[in-house]
Amino acid sequence: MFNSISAQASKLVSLTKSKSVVSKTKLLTITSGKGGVGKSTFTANMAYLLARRGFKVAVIDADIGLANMQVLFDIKPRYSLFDYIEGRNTIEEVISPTAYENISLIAGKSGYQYSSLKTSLVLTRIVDDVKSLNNFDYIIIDTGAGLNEYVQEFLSISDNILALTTTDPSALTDVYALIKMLSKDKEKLLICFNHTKNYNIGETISKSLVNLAKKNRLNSNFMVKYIGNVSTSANISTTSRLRKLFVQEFTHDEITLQLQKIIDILLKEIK
Ligand SMILES: Nc1ncnc2c1ncn2[C@@H]1O[C@H](COP(=O)(O)OP(=O)(O)OP(=O)(O)O)[C@@H](O)[C@H]1O
Repeated sequence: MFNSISAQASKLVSLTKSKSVVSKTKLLTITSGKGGVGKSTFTANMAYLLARRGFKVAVIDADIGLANMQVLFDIKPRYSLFDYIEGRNTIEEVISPTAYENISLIAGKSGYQYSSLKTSLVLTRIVDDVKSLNNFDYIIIDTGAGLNEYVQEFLSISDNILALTTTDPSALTDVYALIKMLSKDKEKLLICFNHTKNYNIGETISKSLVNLAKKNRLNSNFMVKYIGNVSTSANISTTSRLRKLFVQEFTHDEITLQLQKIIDILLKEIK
């Protein structure tokens, strides 16, 4: 089994090397250091708001081994990302439509063991292939938590990286580790706070992170840009439990307006 996966991986890697993709599709990678900060919920709701603005969005659930995007979109996809990786299905086949207009999902698979593909560029290849279809305005990648090699591979191919964090000290420590890593070869990190009690706290903490980076003499050309804050709301988890999207159910809620503001900034920032 692993041998055949490796063979498939090598084939994909060699294809990757020979390909240069020209596409209208822009890539946004959403990451967090710590798990459970609300990344998947945020991604699904952002995808919905972008789609409502007329953009065609493909969401890739890259939370290896812990796929929950299909639950948020309330679909049972026939195929997952791994059916493509393992060569059983084409890229078109693993892109599942959702009940939401303009949103497609490349689903993950819970419990998937990914160790045999560790050092390959298979993930890069998947993104390139979705771009090549030229069907989407945006690909949004929901990475898993942490900074493992899969997350690093997605970060390495994206110039638009958004870190979602809470104000929890361990989440902030992880975000700082991300800043340190990205400052070596990226230009910018967008940062957004979730689950906050005080709407202004995100901006204040972002400034502290930037000051810490200066103090530690991280690359001065690297920019950390604060793009907004999403407050805590009990209705977010309630709607997720009901497998509905908050922003669709609560169109005029303060949280939806906060997310709309974030989209306004994102659209200007994404290259
Ligand atoms: N702003 C918010 N206010 C209240 N609850 C929230 C908020 N954002 C997310 N949640 C809830 O927090 C929980 C974790 O969210 P989610 O699963 O999206 O996190 P995650 O970062 O993707 O987790 P993982 O790292 O495990 O994939 C869910 O119950 C979700 O409904």
